[in-house]
Amino acid sequence: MRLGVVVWAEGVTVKFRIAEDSVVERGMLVKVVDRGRRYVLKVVDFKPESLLTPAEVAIISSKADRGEKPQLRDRDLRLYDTAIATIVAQIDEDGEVHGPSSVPALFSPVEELGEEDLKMLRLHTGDIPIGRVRFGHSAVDVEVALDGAKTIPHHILVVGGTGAGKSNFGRVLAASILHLRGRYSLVVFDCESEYLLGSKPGEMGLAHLPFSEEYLFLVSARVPRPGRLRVELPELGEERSIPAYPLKMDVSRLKPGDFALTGEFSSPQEELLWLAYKQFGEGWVEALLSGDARTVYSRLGRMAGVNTISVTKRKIRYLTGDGSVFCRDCGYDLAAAVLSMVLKGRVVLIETPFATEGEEKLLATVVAERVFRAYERMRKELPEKWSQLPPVLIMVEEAHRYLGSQALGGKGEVRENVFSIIAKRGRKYKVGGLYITQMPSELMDAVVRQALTKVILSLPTRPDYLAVMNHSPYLDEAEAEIKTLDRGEAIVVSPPSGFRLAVSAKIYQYEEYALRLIQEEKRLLATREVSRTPEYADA
Ligand SMILES: Nc1ncnc2c1ncn2[C@@H]1O[C@H](COP(=O)(O)OP(=O)(O)OP(=O)(O)O)[C@@H](O)[C@H]1O
Repeated sequence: MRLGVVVWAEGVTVKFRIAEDSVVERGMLVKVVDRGRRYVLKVVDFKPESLLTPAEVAIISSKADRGEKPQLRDRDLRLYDTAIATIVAQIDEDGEVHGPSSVPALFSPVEELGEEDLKMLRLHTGDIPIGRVRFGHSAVDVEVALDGAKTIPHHILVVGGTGAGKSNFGRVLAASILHLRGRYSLVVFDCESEYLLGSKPGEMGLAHLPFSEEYLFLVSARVPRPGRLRVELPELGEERSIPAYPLKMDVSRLKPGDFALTGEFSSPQEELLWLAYKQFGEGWVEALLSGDARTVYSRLGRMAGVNTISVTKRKIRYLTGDGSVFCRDCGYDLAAAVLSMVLKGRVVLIETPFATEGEEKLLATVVAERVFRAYERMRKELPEKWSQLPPVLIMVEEAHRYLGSQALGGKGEVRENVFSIIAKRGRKYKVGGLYITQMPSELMDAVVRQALTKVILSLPTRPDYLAVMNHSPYLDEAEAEIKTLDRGEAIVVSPPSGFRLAVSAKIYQYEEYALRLIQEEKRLLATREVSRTPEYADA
């Protein structure tokens, strides 16, 4: 369908006159065919063109204000709407897609982009579906899918204000990864307990997906010992049995590095941790916590200051909490259990609804550290084996708490933590971060830059979306669109997935997506059953 005609083209910007009765929306992709080339344009803004005099505007608007129908001679010559669009791709006659190297001629017709044209942009060819292409506020029937192998090591940043759809996105991504049955691993820290079964009755979670019995691994206080958790799913009239491990980690399994990589400790405090470890061995945390600072001071042979000891004790107590997660003599090591599952390509869900902020921080650090170190060591020592490992994505919610300049030591000494290390070096080892935040302006610039895939959900605050726009390709003209995003709508930038434009997407609504996957899996199982019946098996 014809939408208009090009009236100006300069650089990568094209202005076109919108045809009478056509509906053109911001974010919409359109095409211009000229001399055998197809130009794909993304509409970024609108501008009325008017040759009316100020006096005419005053007279006509006054009449319109009184409810009279304005009469305007030669209207279509003197007043019309134009759309401003950016050329996002050029498709040559042989079907090759590349960045624009020319502009369409003036007065070329602008047309709707068909599904076939849209497919040539290869937004659907990745293996991790997240939603559909969106024109304005309506989704079209072309999927947006990330390329996991290339995207995961280059980190993913998800930004959005309250209620924009961050958790929904997280669940959709987790479901897509689960559905790939072992191709990638994902570690999710779920402090709201909303991933397993949804956050309220009627919602769905990862447990609803049939493959969860094999590919999901739950770490939760819901189970007292390693085994399986039976969950009832009234929405489906089914039940599942999910592999599970208790939310428990024996403090004797913790090393000084686990604490140091929380970024909470100064250099003298970190030295004290190592000193205590050397002196007391496995019981070092206990030894530091029990007894007052003066007693520890003499037990350590006066090798650390009393003040340093008291502050360090306070920080360790804050991180280890009351013992319900970091227990004494319980023998559990959830970090080792998580690592063994990550190496097998599982989605690991760690539920921490009752953990304190300190416990959450230490837990996330210990798990991320074990995974990162294992991948790093394997690449250095057993590169063959490393190349077989699934790329792993570690989700960090409230990422500004770990990767904000404040968290990393403010303006003074930069105190690295495990997540800043993964942000800088994870790519080499196939360890990526999935950073989710409402406040990207608080993140270190390097983190925003290094996350090559960005999912921008509705984000009302200007400093926040400018922080993302300033460090991403294809977003120069996106401000107007970001301001109009509704819940669940996103702009996706992912050069590792081969996207050459900022893609306007509607993220799948989790329950709808889960039902689709459940149906697909049922069909798959049915086909397998059929092929197992004797007459087919013999064939
Ligand atoms: N893609 C989507 N399609 C339809 N509805 C959605 C979509 N994403 C989110 N929603 C709905 O919007 C509401 C808020 O979503 P969600 O909890 O994911 O937002 P959030 O950004 O994580 O919020 P908060 O910042 O409060 O944690 C939910 O009711 C959810 O069902």
